[in-house]
Amino acid sequence: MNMLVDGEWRTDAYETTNEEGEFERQSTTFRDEIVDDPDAQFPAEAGRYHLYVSKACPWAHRTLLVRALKGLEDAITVDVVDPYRDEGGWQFTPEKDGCTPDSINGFDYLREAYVAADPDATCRVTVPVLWDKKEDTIVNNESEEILRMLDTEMDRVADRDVDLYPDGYQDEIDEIIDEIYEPINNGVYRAGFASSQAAYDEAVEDLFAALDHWDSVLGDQRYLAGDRLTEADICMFTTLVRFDQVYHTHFMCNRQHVQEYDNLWPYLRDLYQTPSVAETVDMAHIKEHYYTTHPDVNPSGIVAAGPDLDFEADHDRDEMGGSPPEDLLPLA
Ligand SMILES: N[C@@H](CCC(=O)N[C@@H](CS)C(=O)NCC(=O)O)C(=O)O
Repeated sequence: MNMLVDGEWRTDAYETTNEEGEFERQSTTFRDEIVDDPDAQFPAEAGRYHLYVSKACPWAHRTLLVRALKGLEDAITVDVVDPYRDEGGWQFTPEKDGCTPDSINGFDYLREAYVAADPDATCRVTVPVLWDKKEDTIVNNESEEILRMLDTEMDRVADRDVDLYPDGYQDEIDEIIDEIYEPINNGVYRAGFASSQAAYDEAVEDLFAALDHWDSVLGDQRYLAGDRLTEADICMFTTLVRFDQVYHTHFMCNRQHVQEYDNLWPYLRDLYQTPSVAETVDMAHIKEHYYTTHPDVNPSGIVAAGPDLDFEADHDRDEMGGSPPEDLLPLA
């Protein structure tokens, strides 16, 4: 796979699986933080930060969701890369639907931003990237941390009063985010990129055991952490919304569709219908990216046609009690 080694782009630099055929996700490298303190290295300020995202990517999608839900659109700018990633890595192709130029640095490839931030960078070039327009550097490229920073540290500059990490729920939110990461969020990749039967079998077993578990939890409560929409739901949503159209077929997570689950499917529609969420979902980018970008998994690059899902269908989950944050509710 492609990555930067000492600031140079290499197309043969790392294997995605270990000797057992198990997918191994490399850890991210830029781990600084925005802090709501004027004396911090990266203080919370409207207009200072920028997100580089792919709308196909579930990790980047988390950051777009929290930006939209909190009303941070004016405070944080965004550029969108081409969903198709070739040997050059993520690229800016403004002529394509839903894509933008790099409006900050004018780069052609995202890897140039990584080298600008660290000329000796040795790392994968991933999205999302949180960029500081004042210091011309990368603050952070780990979605879970960016999500938390936007939610908590950037709260003061947000247009909406939406708290996705509320007091009294925080330990549980952290536990759920951890608990769903390996079997579900990363689990679909473990299944899809496995290069041995044993690694695939284990990933699929973990994945569906976890989905079965959360389906049952969601039979009794509206959201993962109870009666409030939280960061945990954001982390679950970006995997579930891609599941039936991509992971089920492309990554062979095909024991069951999400639409066959009694509670996960209405829960997914409930989240999708929460104000500001649907606008962040770009199914064309999602499908193009996965089916065309992994030649080892899908050599023909043919994009699978279905299934046709009605994310707008009624879900009745409002009858369970609990609700999205007040500031998100449409005015009566
Ligand atoms: N742990 C990172 C993972 C990000 C990640 O793996 N993004 C993928 C896209 S879905 C990527 O950019 N991959 C490019 C590569 O691995 O070269 C996060 O959560 O932000």
